[in-house]
This record gives sequence, structure tokens and C-alpha cells, in this order.
Amino acid sequence: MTSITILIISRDPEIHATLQEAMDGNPICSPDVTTGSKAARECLLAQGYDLIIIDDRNTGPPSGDILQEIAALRPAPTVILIRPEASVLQGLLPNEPLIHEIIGWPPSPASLQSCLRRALERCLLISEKNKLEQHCRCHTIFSNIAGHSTSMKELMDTLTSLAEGKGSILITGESGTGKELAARALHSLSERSAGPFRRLHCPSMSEDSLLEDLCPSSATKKTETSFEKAKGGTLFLDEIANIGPAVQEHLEYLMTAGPPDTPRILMSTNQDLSSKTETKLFRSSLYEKIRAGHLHLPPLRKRPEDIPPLAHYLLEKQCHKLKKPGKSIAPELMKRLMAHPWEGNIRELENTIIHGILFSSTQKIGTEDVQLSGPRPVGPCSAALHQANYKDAKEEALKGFNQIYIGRLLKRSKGNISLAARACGLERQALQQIMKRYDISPGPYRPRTGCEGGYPD
Ligand SMILES: Nc1ncnc2c1ncn2[C@@H]1O[C@H](COP(=O)(O)OP(=O)(O)OP(=O)(O)O)[C@@H](O)[C@H]1O
Repeated sequence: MTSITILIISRDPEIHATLQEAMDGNPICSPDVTTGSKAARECLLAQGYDLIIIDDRNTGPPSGDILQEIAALRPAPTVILIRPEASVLQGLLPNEPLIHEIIGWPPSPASLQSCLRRALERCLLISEKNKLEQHCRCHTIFSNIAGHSTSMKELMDTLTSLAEGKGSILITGESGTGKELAARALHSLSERSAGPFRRLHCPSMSEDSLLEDLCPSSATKKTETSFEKAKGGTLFLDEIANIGPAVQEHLEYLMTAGPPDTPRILMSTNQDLSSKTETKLFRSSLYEKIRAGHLHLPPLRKRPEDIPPLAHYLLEKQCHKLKKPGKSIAPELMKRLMAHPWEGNIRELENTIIHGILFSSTQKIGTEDVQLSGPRPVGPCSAALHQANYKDAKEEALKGFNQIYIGRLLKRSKGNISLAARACGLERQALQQIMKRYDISPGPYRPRTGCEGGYPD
């Protein structure tokens, strides 16, 4: 049976007793009682409530501060306000939209019963609606996550239960294992799913701007900080391993004593934070806090049984995205995919599939349509290179690598730069810059007439 969590905020023991008596015998009620605003705040931080009853009789204007904090809670609770009897009739209250029922005190037993009944019915309906929405969300979210190995099933279970909590979560795993996908799933499955999801890519920000962005408000920043934009939702700090000491300290403050409207904080890393704490590069007190909620994504090579479902899922997804007719994977290619070590994990698999879609000329993608072993290292062993200084030798090796690698891409794309860029996971402009730097022209790879199957850029 659904149980309704209730918080009664009142200094008056008579109110506690009367309300508890009115609810007595109702098995769905489990009221917590608190006497002052400070204790109430602690309760609100610790858990979510379906129903909050606030005694507002002796405090002048209706408890503005606490009401403001309640207004920021997600999901929004049902709120009952207890007022001195006379003031019930005194027009609208400043926070009227937040308040669902007002009880004039002392109430008649009948009016108290009916007010509580209405509020509890409302809470039950909201809880049923939330459950249904959660069920639909799970279905949609999990249909975007492929893989049915035992480790993937365990991962889904951990993800679902972590999503239901309120604490911060650390997502670890090698590059390309799906950490960002997991962060988005955690947000979508959480009770904050209606709120915003903001991602901060830590390595691409300076310590100062990261610090500024993590502030509830910042005098120096003209635009809203990411913290503000993520209020009521989730803030995802991607790649936190190298954040500076000041950011680490502020993060720890947010996680321990941040304001109640602090967004839920998710973090990711592909590094070993525990060894970073040993070398004092990462605050051990922060590490202890963030690893309390931990989700680890195993590398693809440790779950080869996930490769076929992932390959099929990514094939369908990318054919749709690239507006290509449905294709299939030849059995020989699937065998090669299963045997490949996938150091770049699912992102590498996805890029391989994109390559196959773009370069296969039939409906079936075969081994000849993909590049699994990557280009062979070029030139570094030549005698001439060994005589050059390090900088020149490196530049020469890079030139050779780029000419062969990009040359092969352009050959396959018949000189089409956009297509070549997409196949290797670069932006068109970035590929063009590299081509310019290493003096690579698409001309020789283009068909001689405009109608020999070349693609317009
Ligand atoms: N289980 C999965 N099912 C379907 N697609 C997946 C799965 N895991 C990852 N992907 C896809 O693989 C790609 C890489 O995933 P993502 O960006 O989440 O990895 P990451 O671990 O955050 O990578 P990085 O550390 O390099 O930032 C994305 O396109 C993502 O949608």
C-alpha cells in the first residue's frame, strides 16, 4: 500500500496531538513532527514529503522563508496552512498558489477530517500519477540503452535505485563507455526529471569560471550561473578528476551544507580518484562523500555478449540519423566486431558502424566497409626520422600519419570532406584545418565528372 510521508511543522503540542489523532488509524499516514524552521529545514533536506502541514498562527505574515523553500522542492508537496480562525477569511495570502488547504484553528472535528481527507486523496493521486510516469520514463530510457549481459542488467538495477535517491553520484568508466548517457538516464529517472539537466565539461573550463558557475549566484557574472540554471534539476560535472583544490572545496561545501535548492550533483571520471587522493591531488574527504553513490560502467571488452545487441541498436539509430535505408551487418563482420578489443568502447563501435553505413555500397555492411585495426603507425622508425630532433621528428610522423589516414578517408568518400569528417568523428571545419596544415587536397580523390557517384560537400 502507498504510504504518504507527512511533515507537521508546529511548536504547539496541542496541534501535534490533534492532527495525529485525526490521522490515527489511517495506515497510509506516517507523520514526522518538527517544532521550528531550522529543524524543518533539516527534515526537508533529508527526505521528500508528500504532505506538509505548517502551523502559521503566531508568526505574523505566513512563514515566508520556509514557504519559499518548500516552493523550490521537487516533486512539489501538498501544503496545508494552519491560521488563526479569523485570518482564514482575510483574502489571499502571498503564497496562495502553493497552499492547497487552509485550516482555521481550532477547527471543528468534521472540518479537520474532511480537510485531511482531501489532502491525502490528492497525495495518493499524485503518487499514482508519478508511478505511471516513472514506468513510461523507464521504458523510454531503457530502450535507448542497449546490452543484456549480466553486468549490464546489474548496472541497470544500480542505476534505477541510485536515481531514486537524492544524493550525489559518481559515474566511473573508461572513455566511451556511456557515462554521459548514464548521467542523463539518472536524471530522467529521478524525481527531478521535470527540472533542467545541465552539463559542465570540467577540463575545458578554468578553475575560476568553474568556481563561478558552481555558485548559487555570482556578482561578477552577468548571465545566470550553471548552478542557477540547474535549480530543481541536475548538474552533471563531466570529467572531474583534474578540478582544482578551490573547486573541490566548494563542491564539498555544496554537498554538505549547500542551500536547499542545490541541484542534484552527478560527476564522472575515467581516472582512478582513489590513487589521486593518495598523491593529495584529490581531497580525500570529498572522495569519501562522492563515492557513497557510485555507478561503474564496465569496458566493452569485458562484456563481449553486449556487442551484437549494441551493434544492431547503433546501426538502426545511425541509419535513421543519417537518413539511410535500413542496413544489416554481415556475419563475418559481426565475428570481427566480437573479437575486437574496443579500446574506445561504445563510441568507437558507434563510429565504426557510422563508417560502415557511409561506405557500404550494398544493403549489407561487410568487413571491407569498416576500419577495425586503425591506420598503421607511419614513418617513426625510418632512419632519417631518428636523426631529426624530437619536435621535427614528431611533426614529420604526424604529417605522414595524416596524409595516409585522411587520404584513405577521402578515397572512400570520393573527395567529399563532410562525409570524411563524419566517418572519423571530426567536425568538417576541424578536418579542413588539418588538411590545410598537412597540405592534403580532396581534388585527386574526386570523380572526374560531376555524375560518377561523387557526393556534393
Ligand atoms: N549501453 C548503450 N546503449 C546504446 N548506446 C550507448 C550505450 N552506451 C553508450 N552509448 C553511446 O556511445 C556513445 C558514447 O557514450 P558517452 O558519451 O555517454 O560516453 P562517455 O563515457 O561519457 O565518454 P567520454 O568519457 O569520452 O566523455 C554515445 O553516443 C552513447 O549514446
